Amino acid sequence: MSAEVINGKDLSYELKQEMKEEVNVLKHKGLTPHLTVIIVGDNPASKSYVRGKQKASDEVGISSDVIELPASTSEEELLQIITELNNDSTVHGILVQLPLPEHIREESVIVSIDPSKDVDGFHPVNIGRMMTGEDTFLPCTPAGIITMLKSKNIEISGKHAVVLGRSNIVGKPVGQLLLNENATVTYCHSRTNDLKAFTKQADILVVALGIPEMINDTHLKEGAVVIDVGINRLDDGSLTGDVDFDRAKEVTSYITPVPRGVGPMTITMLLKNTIKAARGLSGN
Ligand SMILES: NC(=O)C1=CN([C@@H]2O[C@H](COP(=O)(O)OP(=O)(O)OC[C@H]3O[C@@H](n4cnc5c(N)ncnc54)[C@H](OP(=O)(O)O)[C@@H]3O)[C@@H](O)[C@H]2O)C=CC1
Ligand SMILES: Nc1nc(=O)c2c([nH]1)NC[C@@H]1CN(c3ccc(C(=O)N[C@@H](CCC(=O)O)C(=O)O)cc3)C=[N+]21
Repeated sequence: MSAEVINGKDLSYELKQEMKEEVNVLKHKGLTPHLTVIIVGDNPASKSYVRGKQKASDEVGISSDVIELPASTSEEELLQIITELNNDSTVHGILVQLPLPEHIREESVIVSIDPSKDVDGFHPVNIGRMMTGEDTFLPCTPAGIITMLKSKNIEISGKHAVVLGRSNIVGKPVGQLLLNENATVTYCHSRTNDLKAFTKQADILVVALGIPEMINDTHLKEGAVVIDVGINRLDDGSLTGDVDFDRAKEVTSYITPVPRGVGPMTITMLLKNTIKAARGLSGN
């Protein structure tokens, strides 16, 4: 089988063209969507992602700013800044780049963000809404994955979707969104016995482990759809996914590459959420 590659960069480009027009309409009404990103400490990967988010915002006409805080910032100081942004009506979306330094509790920061400005979709209120299938900010990486599947008219309903990984930002919510689309969902994680017994059954396999090229053709059923979420920086500076692309593509029907796969879609969904936040959750 020769696989069709789902290029997230190309799909992002198309979606950004549409969003640019939506933003223009809002601007004519006197409303410029604004995203504020907070970054604590100087993790080079985080800085590079934040630059990517700013560049993409610029491309569609969303205004953005970045608040850079030293790694020594206390949790209290960070919460104070978030409170100010919650109260600032010119700020529509707030994103706190993860991971945070160890002395700051991620959960306290996430719950402090006004759910109506939570463009990451990480606030428990928005997670609850996602679970019940209400309209809300969907977490960006999972929403990007569903958008990629739909862009190729890949059937989700009735399919067996196997998710490798159960983090709060990727694994758990992508399984929930696949369930909302009527897939039968299995989660695997580090305590799963006999991983291959599950991956072999997958019609749709989402891999979010953080282990370079752990999954290959021997894990897959012929014709499977493989979504590689992993972003692993190798010693030579190159990026690779959690899937051995060259081997896997010999058996898959569709596969996403790394780079230019899920990563760009994550950013594009953030832009979508920011426009939604500017309009107000109920939409107008
Ligand atoms: N493309 C994008 O936009 C994004 C990419 N990423 C990338 O996706 C990957 C996953 O990210 P994230 O979810 O945050 O990572 P986490 O480290 O939070 O979660 C990894 C998951 O993989 C599971 N796992 C680890 N080792 C094994 C194993 N040997 N067998 C089975 N399961 C295992 C863990 O299980 P357990 O729960 O038991 O520990 C955990 O659930 C990373 O490479 C990250 O960089 C992340 C966010 C966005
Ligand atoms: N609050 C928060 N929200 C996030 O959404 C968030 C986060 N914290 N912390 C880190 C992860 C990771 N993440 C990525 C975004 C874009 C690419 C991306 O664009 N990747 C490009 C390559 C970029 C490069 O070359 O470095 C690609 O795959 O083609 C990757 C990863 C968002 N995350």
